[in-house]
Amino acid sequence: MTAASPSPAADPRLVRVELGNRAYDIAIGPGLLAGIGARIAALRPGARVAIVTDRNVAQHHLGTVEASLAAAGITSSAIVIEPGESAKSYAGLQQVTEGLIAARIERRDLVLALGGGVVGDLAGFAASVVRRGLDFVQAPTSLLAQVDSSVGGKTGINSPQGKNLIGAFHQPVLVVADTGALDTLPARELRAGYAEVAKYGLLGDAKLFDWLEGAWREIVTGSAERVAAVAASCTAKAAIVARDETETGDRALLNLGHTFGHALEAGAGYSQRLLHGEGVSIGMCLAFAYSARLGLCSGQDVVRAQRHLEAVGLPTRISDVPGELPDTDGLMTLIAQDKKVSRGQLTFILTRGIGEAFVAKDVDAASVRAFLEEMRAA
Ligand SMILES: NC(=O)c1ccc[n+]([C@@H]2O[C@H](COP(=O)([O-])OP(=O)(O)OC[C@H]3O[C@@H](n4cnc5c(N)ncnc54)[C@H](O)[C@@H]3O)[C@@H](O)[C@H]2O)c1
Ligand SMILES: O=C(O)C(=O)C[C@@H](O)[C@H](O)[C@H](O)COP(=O)(O)O
Ligand SMILES: [Zn+2]
Repeated sequence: MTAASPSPAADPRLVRVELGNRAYDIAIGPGLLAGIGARIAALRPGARVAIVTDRNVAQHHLGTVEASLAAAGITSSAIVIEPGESAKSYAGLQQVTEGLIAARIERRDLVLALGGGVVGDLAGFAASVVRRGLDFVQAPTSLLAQVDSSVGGKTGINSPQGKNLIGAFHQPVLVVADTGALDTLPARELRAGYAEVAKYGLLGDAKLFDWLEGAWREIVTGSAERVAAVAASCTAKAAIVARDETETGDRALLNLGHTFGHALEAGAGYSQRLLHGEGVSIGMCLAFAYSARLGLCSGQDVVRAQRHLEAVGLPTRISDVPGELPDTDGLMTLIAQDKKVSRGQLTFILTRGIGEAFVAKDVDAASVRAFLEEMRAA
């Protein structure tokens, strides 16, 4: 990875998501939002653009995007939602869908999701249903969105009964990841996004994980390593999505840490108490520890994964979540709603070590319950 680290250059890195006639590019590099208008004009001449963003992102980046669209001769309008996970709700969906309809966005126009994973998931889902399907562009502005949520077409909102339970697969037609936009992202959000970067190493690429152990500071503080980490993450995700777009098999590997993490997020009320990436960090540590419990993975790898995430400043234990959580049965009820459940049986992403995750079906719920009960006290 060290040799592959690029220096920030005017030319963006390009990663292609190979999905036949729905293939698209991910452009990665600093300063790309200033040129997004020209890219969209070239992709879809004559289209109008409805920008969906949140109040925080609007404050820092909406002006740049509006100016770029105007300079390219594109008419745009903006729908600004409240920041935070609670916007991925029925009410948030109503605000965006009604906003798109009121703006008379037509089928040949475009929705532009400018923001983190919340904006991307919500705007993408709204695009998938308004007028039975509008195309959309992802302009991810958080680290998490640049390395994960803007790619692969999972869109949706949360239910009180579980995370992302209402949604659709709807691929973007273009992703523009301006790594310079991350300079305005709060440090806690950067760290949370980093959990999904570490995920790619932990699930399938031990060499990437080795590199991350040395390079994480530069990735978090922002330098050439950051562009390299975004590109490596998108390359890893694009390959998995291309071979299993709708998660009938391998794509579930991207869910490492998420069965536990999503239950904790829902248990914390989708609030600032636990960000998605933080839940994933705790969930990945639990998935490694549970794998070791089953004799699948060495204790050394459990410690190595946990130490790395702790070094970055991420939570790694259930007890790191501030405030009350549901009891163990309550968490098991949330886990039972996981989308990977099949014929009532739990599916977990377990591991044989760093970079060796696999999909485990028919996991014994009683053993997970006993493990969780113990981990709550750890
Ligand atoms: N669809 C997928 O494949 C996928 C993958 C991973 C995560 N997700 C979802 O993504 C969501 C989490 O995304 P997130 O971590 O980006 O959270 P987020 O969208 O809430 O953004 C994090 C915070 O940072 C702010 N922000 C974003 N970009 C900023 C910038 N450049 N400058 C200043 N502030 C900025 C936002 O306003 C928000 O307050 C969760 O809902 C998760 O379920 C989806
Ligand atoms: O793209 C995927 O596939 C993922 O699982 C990526 C995850 O990081 C992401 O959080 C995703 O939204 C989780 O999907 P879900 O199907 O478990 O809701
Ligand atoms: Zn995730």
